Amino acid sequence: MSLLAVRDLAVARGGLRAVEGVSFGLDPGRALVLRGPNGIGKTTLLRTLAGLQPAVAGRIETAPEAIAYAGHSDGLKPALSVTENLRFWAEIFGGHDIAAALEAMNLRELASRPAHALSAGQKRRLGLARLMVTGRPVWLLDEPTVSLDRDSVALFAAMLRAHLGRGGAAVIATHIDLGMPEAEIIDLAPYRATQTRRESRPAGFNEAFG
Ligand SMILES: Nc1ncnc2c1ncn2[C@@H]1O[C@H](COP(=O)(O)OP(=O)(O)OP(=O)(O)O)[C@@H](O)[C@H]1O
Repeated sequence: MSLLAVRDLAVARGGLRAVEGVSFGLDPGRALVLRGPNGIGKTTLLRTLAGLQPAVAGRIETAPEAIAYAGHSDGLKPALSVTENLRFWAEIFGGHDIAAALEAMNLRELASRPAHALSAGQKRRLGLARLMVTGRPVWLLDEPTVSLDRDSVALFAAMLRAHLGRGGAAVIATHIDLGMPEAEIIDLAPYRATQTRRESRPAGFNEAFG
């Protein structure tokens, strides 16, 4: 059974359709890489899948509380240490062990450092380690390797493979090769919306991006 199924989906940003007619299914153990030129709508599609904004057409089927989203901002609490950040998220998502997450992204030596005193790549490693403590099966990742050095990209790829090996799944927007030939690739360019009409926004919808 698919962990995530998308049927004929259309998404919009700034009131304009970005892509439309997107369909795919994501089974346990599978990774899907979103490709396409800047501005095609990869971030918008991921945010829609994450439930952060409504779809303008089509259907998204997934189990409640299946999704963990890692966007451009790492969502860290700057005054809390690396360990405290992970504990905070573990508590929110139901108490998953943080030791494996510290290990996976090589954060042990930084465990007591406040998040505000981490470098950009270290912050990104912590933001990615957070995914592990959510215990959620579907990871939605927007440019996860930004700021990561080569070793950290390899750590991230290993963490992702382990997640898939446990029956998880992932949708990843990335311009780089993650060295995962087993991942399926969808190029969004052919799905660029042809209609340029302005989509109405639901009442109370906040266009601000996090
Ligand atoms: N703040 C904004 N208000 C209105 N439209 C925006 C805003 N930010 C981006 N857009 C437009 O929304 C469309 C989709 O952008 P999106 O960020 O989803 O693309 P992307 O494929 O993730 O791009 P990139 O590869 O550059 O990260 C683009 O045409 C973009 O110009």
